[in-house]
Amino acid sequence: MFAHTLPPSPFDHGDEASAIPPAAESPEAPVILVRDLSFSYGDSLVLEQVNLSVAPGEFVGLVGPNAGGKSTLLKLILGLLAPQAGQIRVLGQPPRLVTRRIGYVPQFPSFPRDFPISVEQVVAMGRLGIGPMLGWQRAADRNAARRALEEVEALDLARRRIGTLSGGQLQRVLLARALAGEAEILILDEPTANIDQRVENDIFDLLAVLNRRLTILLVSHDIAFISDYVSRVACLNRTLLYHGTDAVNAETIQQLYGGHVRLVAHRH
Ligand SMILES: Nc1ncnc2c1ncn2[C@@H]1O[C@H](COP(=O)(O)OP(=O)(O)OP(=O)(O)O)[C@@H](O)[C@H]1O
Repeated sequence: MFAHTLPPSPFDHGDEASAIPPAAESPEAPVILVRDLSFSYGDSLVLEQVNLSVAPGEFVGLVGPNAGGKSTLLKLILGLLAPQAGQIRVLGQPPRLVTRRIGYVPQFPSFPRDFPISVEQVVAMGRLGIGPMLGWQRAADRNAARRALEEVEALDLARRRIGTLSGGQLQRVLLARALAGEAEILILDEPTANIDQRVENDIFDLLAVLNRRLTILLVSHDIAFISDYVSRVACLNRTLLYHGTDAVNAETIQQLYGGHVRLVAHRH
């Protein structure tokens, strides 16, 4: 695959020499493996000794207080940042070698909303770097974009200008962009932060369907809501405080948020 031919990055030296063997991919091997990971911005330690393993087919919800390091952990798993200590493997490889196989839905769209571009073109951006660079609007890319839009039930939006979409429609389109490549994993950062609850339910119903073929790691601020959908919740506040398979309990919340948040029953 194209991505495997990239030259080594200067960031990868520590990681390449890691203790984790270059795992042969087996159906049971962890899709995401984070081991003893620490990360600082300058003097500010944001992640400390984080360990996390995500198995194929899981839907893991990552929750935690503001500034707890959730987005930073995602960026490390995506290969956008390099670990200063510890290791990360995605599909058995250092993250930068498998970027094509990770679909990412960022917290905020990474393009201006008034950019004069159609939905179909935005989704086709998810194909950039795939295959020979013969122009970014090849028929194969257009077809993949349309298939992805169909999968998120948004094909009717294909010709709309991106700036005319509602928050929920935009999230579907960003999801389609993440799917348009060769995604085997979906990583989402607060995908429903700015949309109303009915639409939020629709997006999560869609994620539940996508989870039949994709492993999902999703950051959320709303433990109660996501606990109806995810197979597991991981709580991050600089270090991972909890990553069990049981329901999150009041003690976990107390530990995580210092008692400022209650776990409440969530009604749809
Ligand atoms: N590029 C950066 N340079 C310096 N500090 C940063 C940078 N990005 C994030 N930080 C800091 O790192 C800490 C963790 O930020 P991060 O965005 O990972 O947390 P988060 O859990 O995603 O927060 P939120 O829930 O508010 O989005 C914060 O204190 C933040 O200010």
